[in-house]
Amino acid sequence: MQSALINGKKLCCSMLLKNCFRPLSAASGKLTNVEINDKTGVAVLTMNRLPVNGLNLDLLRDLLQSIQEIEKNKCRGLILTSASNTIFSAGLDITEMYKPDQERLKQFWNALQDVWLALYGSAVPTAAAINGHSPAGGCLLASSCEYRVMLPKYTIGLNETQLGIVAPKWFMSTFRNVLPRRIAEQALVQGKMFTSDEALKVGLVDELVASKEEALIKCEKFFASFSKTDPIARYLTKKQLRYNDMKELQDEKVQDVENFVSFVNQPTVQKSLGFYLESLKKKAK
Ligand SMILES: CCCC/C=C\CC(=O)SCCNC(=O)CCNC(=O)[C@H](O)C(C)(C)COP(=O)(O)OP(=O)(O)OC[C@H]1O[C@@H](n2cnc3c(N)ncnc32)[C@H](O)[C@@H]1OP(=O)(O)O
Repeated sequence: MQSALINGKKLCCSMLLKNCFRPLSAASGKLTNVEINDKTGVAVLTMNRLPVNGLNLDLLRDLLQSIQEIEKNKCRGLILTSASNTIFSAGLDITEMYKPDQERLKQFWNALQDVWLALYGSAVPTAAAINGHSPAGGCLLASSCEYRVMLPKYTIGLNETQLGIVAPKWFMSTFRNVLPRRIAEQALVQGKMFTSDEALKVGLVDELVASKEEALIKCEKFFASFSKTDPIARYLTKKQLRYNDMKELQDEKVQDVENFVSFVNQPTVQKSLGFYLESLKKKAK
Protein backbone atom coordinates (compact mmCIF):
# COMPACT_ATOMS: atom_id res chain seq x y z
CA MET A 1 0.00 0.00 0.00
CA GLN A 2 1.28 3.49 -0.83
CA SER A 3 1.82 5.95 2.01
CA ALA A 4 2.84 9.55 2.59
CA LEU A 5 4.44 11.56 5.40
CA ILE A 6 2.21 14.35 6.72
CA ASN A 7 3.24 16.37 9.80
CA GLY A 8 5.78 13.67 10.60
CA LYS A 9 3.12 10.93 10.60
CA LYS A 10 3.08 8.12 8.10
CA LEU A 11 -0.44 7.93 6.64
CA CYS A 12 -1.65 5.27 4.24
CA CYS A 13 -3.51 6.40 1.13
CA SER A 14 -6.89 5.31 2.44
CA MET A 15 -6.41 7.61 5.45
CA LEU A 16 -5.36 10.43 3.16
CA LEU A 17 -8.34 9.88 0.92
CA LYS A 18 -10.80 9.65 3.83
CA ASN A 19 -9.43 12.74 5.53
CA CYS A 20 -10.03 15.24 2.76
CA PHE A 21 -13.25 14.03 1.15
CA ARG A 22 -16.57 15.79 1.71
CA PRO A 23 -19.90 14.67 0.27
CA LEU A 24 -21.52 16.74 -2.47
CA SER A 25 -25.00 16.31 -1.08
CA ALA A 26 -26.88 17.89 -3.99
CA ALA A 27 -25.34 15.29 -6.27
CA SER A 28 -25.74 12.26 -4.04
CA GLY A 29 -28.92 10.45 -4.98
CA LYS A 30 -30.14 7.18 -3.55
CA LEU A 31 -28.11 5.13 -5.98
CA THR A 32 -25.04 7.27 -6.45
CA ASN A 33 -22.75 9.02 -4.06
CA VAL A 34 -20.45 11.95 -4.80
CA GLU A 35 -17.51 12.98 -2.66
CA ILE A 36 -15.17 15.84 -3.44
CA ASN A 37 -11.55 15.87 -2.41
CA ASP A 38 -11.15 19.34 -0.89
CA LYS A 39 -7.42 19.35 -1.59
CA THR A 40 -7.54 18.41 -5.27
CA GLY A 41 -11.09 19.41 -6.25
CA VAL A 42 -11.61 15.94 -7.75
CA ALA A 43 -15.06 14.33 -7.41
CA VAL A 44 -15.50 10.60 -6.90
CA LEU A 45 -18.85 9.45 -8.29
CA THR A 46 -19.71 6.03 -6.87
CA MET A 47 -22.46 3.82 -8.29
CA ASN A 48 -24.26 2.17 -5.44
CA ARG A 49 -27.01 -0.06 -6.77
CA LEU A 50 -25.88 -3.36 -5.33
CA PRO A 51 -25.34 -6.17 -5.99
CA VAL A 52 -24.32 -5.48 -9.60
CA ASN A 53 -25.00 -1.80 -10.42
CA GLY A 54 -27.47 -2.82 -13.11
CA LEU A 55 -28.22 0.40 -15.00
CA ASN A 56 -31.96 0.81 -14.52
CA LEU A 57 -33.93 4.03 -15.05
CA ASP A 58 -33.39 5.19 -11.45
CA LEU A 59 -29.63 4.66 -11.45
CA LEU A 60 -29.33 6.39 -14.83
CA ARG A 61 -31.28 9.40 -13.53
CA ASP A 62 -29.09 9.60 -10.43
CA LEU A 63 -25.96 9.32 -12.56
CA LEU A 64 -27.08 12.18 -14.80
CA GLN A 65 -27.89 14.40 -11.85
CA SER A 66 -24.50 13.63 -10.27
CA ILE A 67 -22.55 14.36 -13.46
CA GLN A 68 -24.43 17.64 -13.90
CA GLU A 69 -23.74 18.68 -10.29
CA ILE A 70 -20.05 17.85 -10.65
CA GLU A 71 -19.93 20.06 -13.76
CA LYS A 72 -21.79 22.85 -11.97
CA ASN A 73 -19.30 22.71 -9.10
CA LYS A 74 -16.43 23.09 -11.57
CA CYS A 75 -14.62 20.08 -10.12
CA ARG A 76 -11.09 19.40 -11.37
CA GLY A 77 -11.93 15.85 -12.32
CA LEU A 78 -14.63 13.18 -12.14
CA ILE A 79 -13.73 9.62 -11.17
CA LEU A 80 -16.43 7.05 -11.85
CA THR A 81 -16.30 3.94 -9.67
CA SER A 82 -18.43 1.36 -7.88
CA ALA A 83 -19.39 0.62 -4.28
CA SER A 84 -19.18 -3.10 -5.04
CA ASN A 85 -15.94 -4.99 -4.45
CA THR A 86 -16.33 -7.14 -7.55
CA ILE A 87 -18.63 -5.42 -10.06
CA PHE A 88 -18.10 -2.01 -11.67
CA SER A 89 -21.45 -2.31 -13.47
CA ALA A 90 -23.28 -5.29 -14.97
CA GLY A 91 -24.46 -2.98 -17.76
CA LEU A 92 -28.05 -2.26 -18.59
CA ASP A 93 -30.55 -3.82 -16.24
CA ILE A 94 -32.06 -6.43 -18.52
CA THR A 95 -35.32 -6.40 -16.57
CA GLU A 96 -35.91 -2.89 -18.01
CA MET A 97 -35.88 -4.43 -21.50
CA TYR A 98 -37.57 -7.78 -20.90
CA LYS A 99 -41.39 -7.66 -21.13
CA PRO A 100 -41.13 -3.89 -20.70
CA ASP A 101 -43.64 -1.20 -19.89
CA GLN A 102 -43.52 0.74 -23.17
CA GLU A 103 -43.49 4.26 -21.72
CA ARG A 104 -40.80 3.39 -19.18
CA LEU A 105 -38.76 1.70 -21.92
CA LYS A 106 -38.61 5.02 -23.82
CA GLN A 107 -37.66 6.95 -20.66
CA PHE A 108 -35.01 4.35 -19.90
CA TRP A 109 -33.31 4.69 -23.28
CA ASN A 110 -33.63 8.47 -23.17
CA ALA A 111 -31.93 8.47 -19.77
CA LEU A 112 -29.08 6.32 -21.08
CA GLN A 113 -28.61 8.69 -24.04
CA ASP A 114 -28.47 11.66 -21.65
CA VAL A 115 -25.97 10.00 -19.33
CA TRP A 116 -23.74 9.15 -22.28
CA LEU A 117 -23.94 12.67 -23.72
CA ALA A 118 -23.14 14.18 -20.31
CA LEU A 119 -20.24 11.83 -19.53
CA TYR A 120 -18.70 11.56 -23.01
CA GLY A 121 -18.97 15.30 -23.50
CA SER A 122 -18.11 16.37 -19.95
CA ALA A 123 -16.15 19.62 -19.62
CA VAL A 124 -14.65 18.17 -16.44
CA PRO A 125 -11.84 15.65 -17.09
CA THR A 126 -13.12 12.10 -16.52
CA ALA A 127 -11.57 8.81 -15.46
CA ALA A 128 -12.92 5.39 -14.48
CA ALA A 129 -11.60 3.38 -11.55
CA ILE A 130 -12.83 -0.01 -12.76
CA ASN A 131 -12.94 -2.04 -9.57
CA GLY A 132 -14.84 -5.03 -10.91
CA HIS A 133 -16.46 -6.65 -13.95
CA SER A 134 -17.63 -4.20 -16.55
CA PRO A 135 -19.73 -5.76 -19.31
CA ALA A 136 -21.75 -3.90 -21.97
CA GLY A 137 -23.31 -0.73 -20.50
CA GLY A 138 -20.61 -0.84 -17.78
CA CYS A 139 -17.95 -0.84 -20.48
CA LEU A 140 -19.79 1.99 -22.26
CA LEU A 141 -19.58 4.18 -19.14
CA ALA A 142 -15.91 3.37 -18.55
CA SER A 143 -15.01 3.91 -22.23
CA SER A 144 -16.80 7.27 -22.22
CA CYS A 145 -14.22 8.51 -19.72
CA GLU A 146 -10.86 9.86 -20.84
CA TYR A 147 -8.76 7.47 -18.75
CA ARG A 148 -9.28 4.01 -17.31
CA VAL A 149 -7.55 2.24 -14.44
CA MET A 150 -8.61 -1.35 -13.78
CA LEU A 151 -8.07 -3.95 -11.09
CA PRO A 152 -6.77 -7.43 -12.09
CA LYS A 153 -8.80 -10.58 -12.77
CA TYR A 154 -11.97 -8.87 -13.98
CA THR A 155 -13.52 -8.59 -17.42
CA ILE A 156 -14.62 -5.70 -19.60
CA GLY A 157 -16.16 -5.45 -23.06
CA LEU A 158 -19.19 -4.89 -25.24
CA ASN A 159 -20.74 -8.37 -25.22
CA GLU A 160 -24.06 -7.44 -26.86
CA THR A 161 -23.81 -9.94 -29.76
CA GLN A 162 -23.51 -12.74 -27.20
CA LEU A 163 -26.92 -11.72 -25.86
CA GLY A 164 -28.43 -11.65 -29.36
CA ILE A 165 -28.62 -7.84 -29.39
CA VAL A 166 -26.84 -5.18 -31.40
CA ALA A 167 -24.98 -2.31 -29.75
CA PRO A 168 -26.15 1.05 -31.13
CA LYS A 169 -23.82 3.23 -33.21
CA TRP A 170 -22.87 5.46 -30.30
CA PHE A 171 -21.75 2.47 -28.20
CA MET A 172 -19.53 1.50 -31.13
CA SER A 173 -18.16 5.05 -31.62
CA THR A 174 -17.24 5.18 -27.95
CA PHE A 175 -15.34 1.92 -28.27
CA ARG A 176 -13.64 3.11 -31.45
CA ASN A 177 -12.55 6.29 -29.72
CA VAL A 178 -10.45 4.10 -27.44
CA LEU A 179 -9.45 1.07 -29.53
CA PRO A 180 -7.81 0.70 -32.93
CA ARG A 181 -10.55 0.15 -35.53
CA ARG A 182 -9.67 -3.47 -36.37
CA ILE A 183 -9.56 -4.55 -32.73
CA ALA A 184 -12.82 -2.71 -32.03
CA GLU A 185 -14.51 -4.38 -35.00
CA GLN A 186 -13.35 -7.89 -34.04
CA ALA A 187 -14.31 -7.40 -30.40
CA LEU A 188 -17.73 -5.95 -31.27
CA VAL A 189 -18.72 -8.72 -33.66
CA GLN A 190 -17.49 -11.42 -31.26
CA GLY A 191 -19.04 -9.72 -28.23
CA LYS A 192 -15.62 -10.22 -26.65
CA MET A 193 -15.09 -9.76 -22.94
CA PHE A 194 -11.44 -8.85 -22.31
CA THR A 195 -9.65 -9.91 -19.14
CA SER A 196 -7.92 -7.06 -17.31
CA ASP A 197 -4.57 -8.14 -18.82
CA GLU A 198 -6.01 -8.32 -22.33
CA ALA A 199 -7.71 -4.95 -21.89
CA LEU A 200 -4.39 -3.38 -20.93
CA LYS A 201 -2.64 -5.02 -23.89
CA VAL A 202 -5.08 -3.67 -26.51
CA GLY A 203 -5.40 -0.26 -24.82
CA LEU A 204 -8.98 -0.61 -23.62
CA VAL A 205 -7.65 0.35 -20.20
CA ASP A 206 -4.63 2.53 -19.49
CA GLU A 207 -3.26 1.00 -16.29
CA LEU A 208 -3.74 -2.01 -14.01
CA VAL A 209 -3.40 -1.58 -10.25
CA ALA A 210 -3.84 -3.85 -7.25
CA SER A 211 -6.50 -1.95 -5.29
CA LYS A 212 -9.32 0.59 -5.59
CA GLU A 213 -7.30 3.07 -3.53
CA GLU A 214 -4.45 2.86 -6.02
CA ALA A 215 -6.90 3.24 -8.88
CA LEU A 216 -8.25 6.47 -7.38
CA ILE A 217 -4.71 7.78 -6.94
CA LYS A 218 -3.80 6.94 -10.56
CA CYS A 219 -6.93 8.74 -11.76
CA GLU A 220 -5.98 11.79 -9.68
CA LYS A 221 -2.49 11.64 -11.24
CA PHE A 222 -4.07 11.65 -14.68
CA PHE A 223 -5.95 14.84 -13.79
CA ALA A 224 -2.77 16.36 -12.33
CA SER A 225 -1.16 15.87 -15.76
CA PHE A 226 -3.34 18.79 -16.91
CA SER A 227 -1.90 21.17 -14.32
CA LYS A 228 -0.04 23.12 -16.99
CA THR A 229 -2.87 22.95 -19.52
CA ASP A 230 -5.41 25.72 -20.01
CA PRO A 231 -8.74 24.17 -18.92
CA ILE A 232 -10.78 25.84 -21.65
CA ALA A 233 -8.35 24.90 -24.39
CA ARG A 234 -8.33 21.37 -22.95
CA TYR A 235 -12.10 21.11 -23.01
CA LEU A 236 -12.50 22.63 -26.48
CA THR A 237 -9.95 20.17 -27.85
CA LYS A 238 -11.79 17.22 -26.31
CA LYS A 239 -15.10 18.61 -27.58
CA GLN A 240 -13.80 18.90 -31.14
CA LEU A 241 -12.43 15.37 -31.08
CA ARG A 242 -15.73 13.93 -29.79
CA TYR A 243 -18.00 16.29 -31.73
CA ASN A 244 -19.04 13.97 -34.58
CA ASP A 245 -19.92 11.07 -32.28
CA MET A 246 -22.08 13.30 -30.11
CA LYS A 247 -23.68 15.21 -32.97
CA GLU A 248 -24.70 11.95 -34.61
CA LEU A 249 -26.73 10.97 -31.55
CA GLN A 250 -28.02 14.48 -30.81
CA ASP A 251 -29.40 14.71 -34.37
CA GLU A 252 -31.04 11.28 -34.18
CA LYS A 253 -32.07 11.12 -30.53
CA VAL A 254 -35.78 10.57 -31.14
CA GLN A 255 -35.19 8.12 -33.97
CA ASP A 256 -32.66 6.26 -31.82
CA VAL A 257 -35.29 5.79 -29.08
CA GLU A 258 -37.76 4.52 -31.69
CA ASN A 259 -35.17 2.12 -33.14
CA PHE A 260 -34.36 0.81 -29.67
CA VAL A 261 -38.01 0.32 -28.71
CA SER A 262 -38.82 -1.42 -31.97
CA PHE A 263 -35.71 -3.65 -31.71
CA VAL A 264 -36.30 -4.65 -28.10
CA ASN A 265 -39.94 -5.50 -28.77
CA GLN A 266 -39.11 -8.00 -31.51
CA PRO A 267 -40.19 -11.48 -30.38
CA THR A 268 -36.76 -12.97 -31.17
CA VAL A 269 -35.02 -10.30 -29.07
CA GLN A 270 -37.47 -10.81 -26.19
CA LYS A 271 -36.76 -14.53 -26.41
CA SER A 272 -32.97 -13.98 -26.28
CA LEU A 273 -33.28 -11.58 -23.34
CA GLY A 274 -35.56 -14.04 -21.51
CA PHE A 275 -33.10 -16.90 -21.97
CA TYR A 276 -30.20 -14.71 -20.90
CA LEU A 277 -31.97 -13.52 -17.74
CA GLU A 278 -32.88 -17.11 -16.94
CA SER A 279 -29.25 -18.22 -17.39
CA LEU A 280 -28.09 -15.48 -15.01
CA LYS A 281 -30.64 -16.52 -12.40
CA LYS A 282 -29.75 -20.23 -12.72
CA LYS A 283 -26.09 -19.32 -12.29
CA ALA A 284 -26.95 -17.41 -9.11
CA LYS A 285 -28.69 -20.50 -7.55
C1 LIG B 1 -30.64 -2.65 -28.40
C2 LIG B 1 -30.03 -2.78 -27.06
C3 LIG B 1 -28.67 -2.29 -27.04
C4 LIG B 1 -28.04 -2.18 -25.71
C5 LIG B 1 -27.82 -3.40 -25.18
C6 LIG B 1 -27.19 -3.83 -24.11
C7 LIG B 1 -26.33 -3.23 -23.25
C8 LIG B 1 -26.29 -3.96 -21.94
O1 LIG B 1 -25.69 -3.44 -21.08
S1 LIG B 1 -27.12 -5.47 -21.72
C9 LIG B 1 -26.52 -6.10 -20.19
C10 LIG B 1 -25.29 -6.90 -20.41
N1 LIG B 1 -24.77 -7.37 -19.17
C11 LIG B 1 -24.29 -8.59 -19.02
O2 LIG B 1 -24.27 -9.40 -19.92
C12 LIG B 1 -23.82 -8.95 -17.63
C13 LIG B 1 -24.63 -10.03 -17.05
N2 LIG B 1 -24.20 -10.33 -15.69
C14 LIG B 1 -23.09 -11.02 -15.40
O3 LIG B 1 -22.31 -11.43 -16.23
C15 LIG B 1 -22.85 -11.28 -13.95
O4 LIG B 1 -24.06 -11.11 -13.25
C16 LIG B 1 -21.78 -10.36 -13.34
C17 LIG B 1 -20.39 -10.76 -13.85
C18 LIG B 1 -22.04 -8.89 -13.64
C19 LIG B 1 -21.81 -10.54 -11.80
O5 LIG B 1 -21.61 -11.87 -11.45
P1 LIG B 1 -21.91 -12.36 -9.96
O6 LIG B 1 -21.21 -11.49 -9.00
O7 LIG B 1 -21.62 -13.82 -9.93
O8 LIG B 1 -23.46 -12.05 -9.74
P2 LIG B 1 -24.72 -12.84 -10.32
O9 LIG B 1 -24.47 -13.26 -11.72
O10 LIG B 1 -25.07 -13.92 -9.36
O11 LIG B 1 -25.82 -11.71 -10.36
C20 LIG B 1 -26.45 -11.24 -9.17
C21 LIG B 1 -27.90 -10.89 -9.48
O12 LIG B 1 -27.90 -9.84 -10.46
C22 LIG B 1 -28.64 -10.22 -11.61
N3 LIG B 1 -28.03 -9.58 -12.79
C23 LIG B 1 -26.77 -9.59 -13.17
N4 LIG B 1 -26.57 -8.84 -14.26
C24 LIG B 1 -27.77 -8.32 -14.59
C25 LIG B 1 -28.22 -7.44 -15.61
N5 LIG B 1 -27.39 -6.93 -16.55
N6 LIG B 1 -29.52 -7.12 -15.64
C26 LIG B 1 -30.39 -7.61 -14.73
N7 LIG B 1 -30.02 -8.45 -13.71
C27 LIG B 1 -28.72 -8.78 -13.65
C28 LIG B 1 -28.52 -11.75 -11.61
O13 LIG B 1 -29.53 -12.32 -12.37
C29 LIG B 1 -28.64 -12.06 -10.14
O14 LIG B 1 -30.01 -11.89 -9.82
P3 LIG B 1 -30.74 -12.81 -8.73
O15 LIG B 1 -30.65 -14.21 -9.26
O16 LIG B 1 -32.13 -12.31 -8.67
O17 LIG B 1 -29.95 -12.61 -7.48
